[in-house]
Amino acid sequence: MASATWLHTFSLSYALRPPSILPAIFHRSSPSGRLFSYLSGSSLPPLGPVHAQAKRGSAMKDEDVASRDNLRFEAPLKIVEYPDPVLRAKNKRIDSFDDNLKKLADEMFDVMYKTDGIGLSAPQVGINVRLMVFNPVGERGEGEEIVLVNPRVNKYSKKVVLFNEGCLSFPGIYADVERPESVKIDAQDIKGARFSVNLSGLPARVFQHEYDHLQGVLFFDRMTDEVLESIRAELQALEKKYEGRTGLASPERIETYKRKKVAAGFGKS
Ligand SMILES: CSCC[C@H](NC=O)C(=O)N[C@@H](C)C(=O)N[C@@H](CO)C(=O)O
Ligand SMILES: [Fe+2]
Repeated sequence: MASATWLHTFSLSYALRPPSILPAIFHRSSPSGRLFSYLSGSSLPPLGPVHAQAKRGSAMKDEDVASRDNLRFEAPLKIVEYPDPVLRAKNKRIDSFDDNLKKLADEMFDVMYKTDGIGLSAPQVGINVRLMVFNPVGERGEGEEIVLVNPRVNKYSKKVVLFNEGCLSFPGIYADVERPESVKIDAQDIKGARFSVNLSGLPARVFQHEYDHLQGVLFFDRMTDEVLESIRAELQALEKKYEGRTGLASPERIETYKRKKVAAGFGKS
């Protein structure tokens, strides 16, 4: 995995590179070929209701930092499916940049590739910490493996684009989601080094999808009512599957789904 070295170089030099360089990385084949159709130039009106922005400048509390226990995992990791409450739980900041963290990121790449993913967040493998991995090419040994720890969004573009998104926690479900075309982010790499980077196109899409997971936001939270209706039966089937497997009532139901009032759209977070 080349992520740490790559990220460090990337963070220092990206601002000096022409903006086309990152998209060029992703003009390679993807497992489905679907990703070639990534739209980058929509002038569609804003569609989705949105919410859950991180609070900026709030004092950091001890309980917001992940403990050793919070970072404990067993390999191989398994993908957690909707409506498991772990997907809505608070994700803690990471302040131990040790071998365990590196192993966790490696295991996340393993399960991401095995399940045909292009990105994965820690809560999706049952670990409620602020860690994501992605490789928009989705093939081991191709593209770039990116690990982001404690990412924050500094700026969203005004321009938004639509994309038919899928989520590993909602197997087989795809639907249109509108998101800003580009984002400026601050994050730490696997060794804890801080950096800033601008992402656009597919990398920006995958980043935002995973960043939402770190905020407890799921892709259907950002769908229009019409789009949501088109996948309602599939969401209900997942809720039924969860109830059958756990013997518990589904912690959320699309039938009684209410968008959160804190909806704030994309903005500074
Ligand atoms: C477009 S952002 C999707 C990120 C997502 N990560 C975690 O849930 C993800 O990897 N979803 C997969 C279903 C996905 O998009 N896979 C690709 C490659 O197979 C696809 O085109 O379906
Ligand atoms: Fe997802």
